[in-house]
Amino acid sequence: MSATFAKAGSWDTLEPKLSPFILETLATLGFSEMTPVQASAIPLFMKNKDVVIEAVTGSGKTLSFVIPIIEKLTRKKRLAKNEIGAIVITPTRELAQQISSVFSIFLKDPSLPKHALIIGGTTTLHDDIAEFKELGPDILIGTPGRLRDLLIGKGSEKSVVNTKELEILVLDEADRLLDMGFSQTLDNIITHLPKQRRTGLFSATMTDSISEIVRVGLRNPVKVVVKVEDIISKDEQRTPLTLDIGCIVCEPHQKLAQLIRIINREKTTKKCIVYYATCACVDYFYKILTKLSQLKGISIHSLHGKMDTKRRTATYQSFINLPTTSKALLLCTDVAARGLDMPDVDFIIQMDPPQDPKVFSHRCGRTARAGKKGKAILLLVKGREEVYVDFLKIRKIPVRLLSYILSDNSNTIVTQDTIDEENDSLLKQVQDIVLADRDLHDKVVCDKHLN
Ligand SMILES: Nc1ncnc2c1ncn2[C@@H]1O[C@H](COP(=O)(O)OP(=O)(O)OP(=O)(O)O)[C@@H](O)[C@H]1O
Repeated sequence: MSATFAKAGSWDTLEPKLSPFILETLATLGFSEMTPVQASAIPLFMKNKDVVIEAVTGSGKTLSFVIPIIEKLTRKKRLAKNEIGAIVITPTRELAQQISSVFSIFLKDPSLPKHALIIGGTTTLHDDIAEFKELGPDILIGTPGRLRDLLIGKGSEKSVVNTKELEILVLDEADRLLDMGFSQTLDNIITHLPKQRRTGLFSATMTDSISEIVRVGLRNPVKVVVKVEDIISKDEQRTPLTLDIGCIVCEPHQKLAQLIRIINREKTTKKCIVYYATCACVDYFYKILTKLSQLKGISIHSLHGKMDTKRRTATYQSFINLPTTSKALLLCTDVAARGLDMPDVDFIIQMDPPQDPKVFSHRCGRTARAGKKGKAILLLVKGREEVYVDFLKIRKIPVRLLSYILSDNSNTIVTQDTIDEENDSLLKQVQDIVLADRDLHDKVVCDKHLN
């Protein structure tokens, strides 16, 4: 995959200058230049401005706050063991884990600030407090509920965290945090923190819903919108230029056949993410797809919010750590739509349009990251296609309506008859799988894709 990342100057042009250990780490990562969002956000943060940053998926927002946090805390006097200097809040555990691993790359030397992951799930609040006391982290990265409990205390568990030296608060995927109903929890956290701090909100899709958090949590923020412009049409767009988005229109009962066709015909595809609307759909289709002869040899994984945390982490880790040579599918809900930076994902399939239109660009944005190429396909039910495509275009998301000749590397024209034949044989297999599995048989879910 070729990378055509927009570059915005070398790191050593930043003022104030970055510490040598940060520059060395960036060089080790092979990041010779900043991305536009990094070139805009880092100096603002370093000059003590509050920021609201909106930039397309995969444009490098994470380092736009990770670097200023590390830089600021390294320059500061050493914090006491119970004091913290920065907090990063994310809507999901996976995203918090990912951000924590980015901090780990920079903070290897024991003399540097320490960071801790506060996400609950596998640990109790009591465990987190004990770990905090032992490690004395300077940076906390976590999800809202457990972070609030650790910072403020809950029931008989009293907080041991001193926030008076806090320098930076970051809300990553800020609009999602609010959409998920964390507004009260965030208010509790914000009012508990010192006013003399810098706050940054980051997302690829800012909405009006963030205005309340801006009002209570930020002071004269600088808003930065990093735009992407198509070089040929000069049109502004809200998705990466390297992302090719298509849409296939079919009957509900043809969706499964379409999915198999896309997966099998896209010979170059390595890792593909398939989005479903509900956790039940993911479970159901995981059972079906893992047994279909057409997908033999493809490593299939599933991820959704109703899985227990251990399984969720294990699935996620095994998907991202797969060797680049394997072809793999991740079936998931929107729990994996935002922020996750999964290497080598080059194809996204959306079995249904998301309920929240903003999610569309986040789902697609799991591919075509950092200037690499990627494809995304949405399956739409006949009759709604034009409205939906117009709707995306209004939101500056360029979509092509694809015909059945879809991505056919062998250049064979796929006709309606071929589709019907493939579909019949598939449905027969699905019926057999369902009949042989009592569990599946009892669950008449997701049948809109099958009947
Ligand atoms: N300056 C750089 N040069 C090259 N690659 C970079 C640079 N900065 C970040 N990257 C890489 O780009 C990818 C996307 O970065 P990141 O995850 O921060 O995107 P994002 O803007 O937060 O996306 P999303 O909106 O989906 O959360 C990562 O793999 C990251 O390592």
